[in-house]
Amino acid sequence: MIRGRYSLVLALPKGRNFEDGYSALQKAGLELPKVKGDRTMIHGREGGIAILELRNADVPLYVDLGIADAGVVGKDVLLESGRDVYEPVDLRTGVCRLSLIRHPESTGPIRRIATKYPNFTTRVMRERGWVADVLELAGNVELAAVTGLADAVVDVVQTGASIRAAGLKELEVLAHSSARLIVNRQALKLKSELLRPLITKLREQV
Ligand SMILES: Nc1ncnc2c1ncn2[C@@H]1O[C@H](COP(=O)(O)OP(=O)(O)OP(=O)(O)O)[C@@H](O)[C@H]1O
Ligand SMILES: O=P(O)(O)OC[C@H]1O[C@H](OP(=O)(O)OP(=O)(O)O)[C@H](O)[C@@H]1O
Repeated sequence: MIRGRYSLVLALPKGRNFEDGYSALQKAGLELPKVKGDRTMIHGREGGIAILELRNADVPLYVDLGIADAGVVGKDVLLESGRDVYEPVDLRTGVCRLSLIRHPESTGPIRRIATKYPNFTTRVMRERGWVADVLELAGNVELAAVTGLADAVVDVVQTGASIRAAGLKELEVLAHSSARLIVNRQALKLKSELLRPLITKLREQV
């Protein structure tokens, strides 16, 4: 149990959003612990700020359940998680979009969609009244459209280089994404003297 042992617990995702998230929080005045590239799971000394380094998809859960007081995560991951966390700052880094993508030769009805974002995709389809099976993949999603595993895929696009390289076409942008600061609603009240100024500073910075 880590409750009560740190002044603030932050959830940061490994990978793309880590560095930008870490520097934004540091620039906003937080005294962040150094994150060593070893097997340490909780970075930081007791009484100070702790950083939990997590897989992207796990960040909303840790914040929603209050194990972490706040965190940084992409809007795409938040949309998929469906977690009800307070999302006060758009950090404007990690900008990308979630798009519907097809092979140009695949022209029939879309009956199967492959994606790493099954909840988001199912929700969009329901809103539009489309009927299709959603296949959840763990990665390399473009391959599903190239091989014919699915009639279309929903995937992250930034420059478009990956879909161009795979010979695919971006049919439609379904959602825009960027990194967000997320905050546990109870922590916002209990640690308002730390979290309110953090939110204000981060808003000024972007
Ligand atoms: N090409 C990209 N350009 C910019 N941002 C991106 C790009 N791809 C993904 N992102 C954003 O960065 C986040 C993290 O992506 P990253 O590739 O580091 O993680 P991942 O490998 O998908 O997740 P994990 O390994 O934690 O399961 C995504 O959720 C999205 O918000
Ligand atoms: O439009 P682009 O600029 O090409 O970016 C989009 C690509 O970036 C991400 O993949 P990543 O590089 O993280 O590899 P991954 O498939 O291992 O997630 C994403 O899954 C796309 O494939």
